Amino acid sequence: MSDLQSRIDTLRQTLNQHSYQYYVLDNPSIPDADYDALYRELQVLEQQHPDLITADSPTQRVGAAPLDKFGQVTHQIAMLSLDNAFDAADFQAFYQRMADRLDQQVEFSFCAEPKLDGLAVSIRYEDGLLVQAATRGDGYTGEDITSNIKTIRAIPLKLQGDYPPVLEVRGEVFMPLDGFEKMNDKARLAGDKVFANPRNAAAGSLRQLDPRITANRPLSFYAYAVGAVTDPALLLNSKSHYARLQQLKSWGLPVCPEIRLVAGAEAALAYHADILQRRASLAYEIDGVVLKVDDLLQQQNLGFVSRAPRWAIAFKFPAQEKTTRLLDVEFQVGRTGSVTPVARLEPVSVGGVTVSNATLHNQDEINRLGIKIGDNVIIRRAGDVIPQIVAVVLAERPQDARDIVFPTECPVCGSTTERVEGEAVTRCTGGLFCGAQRKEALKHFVARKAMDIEGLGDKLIEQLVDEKLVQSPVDIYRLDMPALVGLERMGEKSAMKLLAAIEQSKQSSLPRFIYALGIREVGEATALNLAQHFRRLDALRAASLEELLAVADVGSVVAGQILHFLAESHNQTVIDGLITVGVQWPDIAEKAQTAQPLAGQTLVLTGTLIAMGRDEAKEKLQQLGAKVAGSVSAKTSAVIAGDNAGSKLAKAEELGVAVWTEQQMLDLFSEHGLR
Ligand SMILES: NC(=O)c1ccc[n+]([C@@H]2O[C@H](COP(=O)([O-])OP(=O)(O)OC[C@H]3O[C@@H](n4cnc5c(N)ncnc54)[C@H](O)[C@@H]3O)[C@@H](O)[C@H]2O)c1
Ligand SMILES: [Zn+2]
Repeated sequence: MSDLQSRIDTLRQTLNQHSYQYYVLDNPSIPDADYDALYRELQVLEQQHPDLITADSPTQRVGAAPLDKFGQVTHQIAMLSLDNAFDAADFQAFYQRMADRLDQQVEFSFCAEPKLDGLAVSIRYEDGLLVQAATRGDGYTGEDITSNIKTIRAIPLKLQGDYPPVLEVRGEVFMPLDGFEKMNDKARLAGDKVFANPRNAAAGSLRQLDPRITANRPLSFYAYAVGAVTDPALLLNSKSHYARLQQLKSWGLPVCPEIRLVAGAEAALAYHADILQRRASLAYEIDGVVLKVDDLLQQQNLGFVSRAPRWAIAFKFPAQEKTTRLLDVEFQVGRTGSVTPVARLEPVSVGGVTVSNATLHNQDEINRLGIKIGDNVIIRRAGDVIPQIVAVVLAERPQDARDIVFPTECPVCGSTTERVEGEAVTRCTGGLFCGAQRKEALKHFVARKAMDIEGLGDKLIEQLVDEKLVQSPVDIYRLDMPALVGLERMGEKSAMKLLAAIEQSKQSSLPRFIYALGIREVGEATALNLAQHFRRLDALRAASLEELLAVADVGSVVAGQILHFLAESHNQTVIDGLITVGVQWPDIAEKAQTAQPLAGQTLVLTGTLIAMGRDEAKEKLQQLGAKVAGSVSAKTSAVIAGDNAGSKLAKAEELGVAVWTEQQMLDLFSEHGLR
């Protein structure tokens, strides 16, 4: 066998294998761009040696035979594929071929349509009712997917208006991008199959034996052609493909709103450029535009080759999926301490942009992909979404591929990293100390419900950290006039005010202080419980797991976070530092623990309080054992109504819930030494 014949054989075999993966299993093993390149190579070889073309060559056929598990539908009119153009020259050649063939120098008008990336279906209406739907299959026989198609809301079960007795509509079933992302996110969490791209998701969702599965998938549909029709005269007297689509629309079928009628090659190229530029802002994925000669008579005269019409071309966009190699994995620490694996890739151009990094999300994603360093991977970059690794080409795994190992220490601050049971993320436990988390931790530290430093807003924190004036919360208490007035937009007066606020914040409370530390899982309520239980910070710092578990509302996750936090010596240094600079709080009286006159009661604060802010009132009510809720229900024990109380008060009266005045609340506080 000649080298040429053997290359052709190899190409056909490879292409058939990939087609099977793609069309039958909805699970491609290589990116479309790679497939297209092999296909192109075969096409060129066959063009140069037409004697070697065989009827079963992938270049002569459409799709793949239908799966046996579905009923079969014979298409009355074949459902063909489209020839491709990859650049303007390809398109010009297509244009010229048509002009030559028709031997006329007229300008062609095109119906210009986005090339939706989904799968083609044919839907048959009889007397206006949807009676059958099929996939393209091999172009002649498709799979019966009638029940599945009926679950797609965009597809009318009944036509409107003056429709013909029999009408076959052709169009694309696709999965809009937001639905696709949401579905994959959900699948990732549940450990279910994640689809590589919206096309596979659409095909995999539609080709289900159980239509209830299809019904739960976010599928949509646009019509773009007419198949068999009983009374073609009803399809307008017009001889325009574009006009036909308008007519389909009038019968209630959805047609893509981006479709335009354009005159001449130049306008067709401009349409391609325009849609390409807006590709990322469309709600669905497209892989090019389809340019169809609009005049139906010209279409008829041009006719078909074996697998595609001569009068249409798919002018493809740059591919959004490519193969490349995973060179290494680095770990980035986010503002909340999450440690994210970032893939370093051999740079590759995807959709016109060079991609050298992609996110790997977390350990679960790495397990799911079964990915190793050194692997050949398929990456996808669609729109503005960060590049993703969608699959590993296992067949090409090198001998020396290495496992990806999560660091046990934070790459930024060296603190231990930890993956909480049941959570996907691995986190740095450095908290206040970790440079990556510094700004967020400081914003939390100064917040109203924490140390409550007025005038120290997010912008100022960022400025202070960027200027290296503040690294840890302790540094806040070391700020002075010279440092502050040196800052942009900071006058002497506001600097003085800020210093006063910082000074004032030193008089804190133990619950606030514990909350301010920003221990994961320790919110306001938990901080309060901890403070009341241990009463002294030292006791909390020395607490064992058992002692922590004895605190109300503290389970093993929370206890674990507290122990982790306290086990880091630099967190201890921060706490000591804060005490050294003078942060303090009154002792929590023993009776606060015993005297809980409001235990078991749920209270709701409403209206404006005069004597104190709502947060302070809430904190005190909680100290007395109450739960403070945000809305009134039959379970509410009492509503405390300040000035101008509105709907909550009305609701309380309606439900017969007790109403207290602010003064009654203040009296209660005084009685228990809280004022
Ligand atoms: N990755 C792989 O392993 C693999 C294997 C086989 C095929 N493929 C890919 O499949 C494609 C070739 O397959 P093909 O023959 O199914 O079709 P095609 O995608 O090249 O073109 C025809 C199809 O385009 C679709 N289409 C979208 N919008 C349309 C519109 N407005 N008007 C008409 N048709 C529209 C229809 O589904 C139609 O069947 C290539 O892109 C190839 O890369 C990939
Ligand atoms: Zn860290």
